[in-house]
Amino acid sequence: MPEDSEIEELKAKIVTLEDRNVHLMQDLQNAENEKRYSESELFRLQKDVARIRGELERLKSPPLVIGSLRDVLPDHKVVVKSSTGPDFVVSVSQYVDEKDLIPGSRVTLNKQSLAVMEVLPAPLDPVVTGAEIIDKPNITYDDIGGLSKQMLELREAVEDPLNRPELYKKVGIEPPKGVLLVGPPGTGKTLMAKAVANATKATFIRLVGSELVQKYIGEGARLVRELFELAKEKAPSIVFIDELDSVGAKRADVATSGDREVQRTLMQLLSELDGFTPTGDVKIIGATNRPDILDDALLRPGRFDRIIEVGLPDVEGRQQIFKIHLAHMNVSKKVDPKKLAEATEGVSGAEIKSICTEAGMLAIRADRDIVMPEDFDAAREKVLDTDRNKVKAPPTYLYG
Ligand SMILES: Nc1ncnc2c1ncn2[C@@H]1O[C@H](COP(=O)(O)OP(=O)(O)OP(=O)(O)O)[C@@H](O)[C@H]1O
Repeated sequence: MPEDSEIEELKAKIVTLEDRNVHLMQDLQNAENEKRYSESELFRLQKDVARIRGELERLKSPPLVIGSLRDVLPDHKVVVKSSTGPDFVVSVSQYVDEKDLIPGSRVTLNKQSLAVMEVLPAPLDPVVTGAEIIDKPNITYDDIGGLSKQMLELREAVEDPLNRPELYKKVGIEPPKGVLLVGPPGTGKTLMAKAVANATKATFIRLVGSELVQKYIGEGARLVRELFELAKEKAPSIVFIDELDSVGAKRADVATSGDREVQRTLMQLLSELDGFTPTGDVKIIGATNRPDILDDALLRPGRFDRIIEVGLPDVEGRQQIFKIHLAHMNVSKKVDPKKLAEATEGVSGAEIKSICTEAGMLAIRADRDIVMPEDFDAAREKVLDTDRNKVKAPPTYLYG
């Protein structure tokens, strides 16, 4: 039988060993955690190395040749034509999706093997992408009411350099490069640009600033470049940029990717403007109703350096605009353009056109084929009511 003291000693040893065991278990746990951390760190670093190697490879890789895809053959083979050489049958990189291989698409080719490395996005076709392109608009100066001073200025700046360049040559000055039409919506800015294109037998190309940056996200700059190329091809031409403020607003700190997109489009536009000679046969007309927010870079000499203000028509202007639109209508002799003009203070040309159309609709609704003065009264109320609460004749009860 062991003695009591021996038993006590053994018990104490057991306690010490158990204690040690707990510590060792803890150490083991820590070591395992550390191992796991090191493994994940290793994995991360390996990924970094692979990424950097890939980047290095890409930077060292020879330039790719651009070609066009002629035909798709079985076994991941295609017929391509490099931009300079003859047709080749080549392989396609495994990273290229077979369904992207459409004959006619642009592709990049490895310089040595001419293997297809990627399929490039199709170049934008401005006709398809929505720019308005008219070979020779049918709007003439007679279709514009009022604005005679503004038309004179526009003709001097755009028509004379195109139709009579010798005038500028003789005097020894350069015509303005870009003209900016400034004024509220619907006052005839587009109409003026179209009429000048008609008078100069020029192709009219219209881009809308907001569409460039909102509809063709990521493609604005490319679209600008392609449309200007088209303008050169189809010269003489007039490039009309509506809502210029959408691409040309003052540059704040460029924060969002949307801002950067606008910025890229603006930079492209500026470089296109700089690339033109003022005596050339491509003319640029911009339009905006927010000149106050335009970036100064756009207004520098050699860019939009001639500003023409196109305000709301005065009473005479309105009378002329009414006459222009009434000329196409079957109206009663009692309809007096002068009276209509007097009753439409503060109204734009576009609103006058709407009033005329609305009056015609009212006549049709009343089963008449002649438009009466009362149709115009009702049409005026309706158009002004829907447009905004503008210049409606004051309600009589206020004075009653
Ligand atoms: N001075 C005007 N003479 C005759 N019609 C006009 C006149 N101004 C506007 N209109 C009529 O209004 C329509 C719209 O005008 P237009 O598109 O030229 O305006 P805008 O100033 O370019 O407007 P926005 O700034 O909204 O583009 C024209 O097609 C025309 O029918």
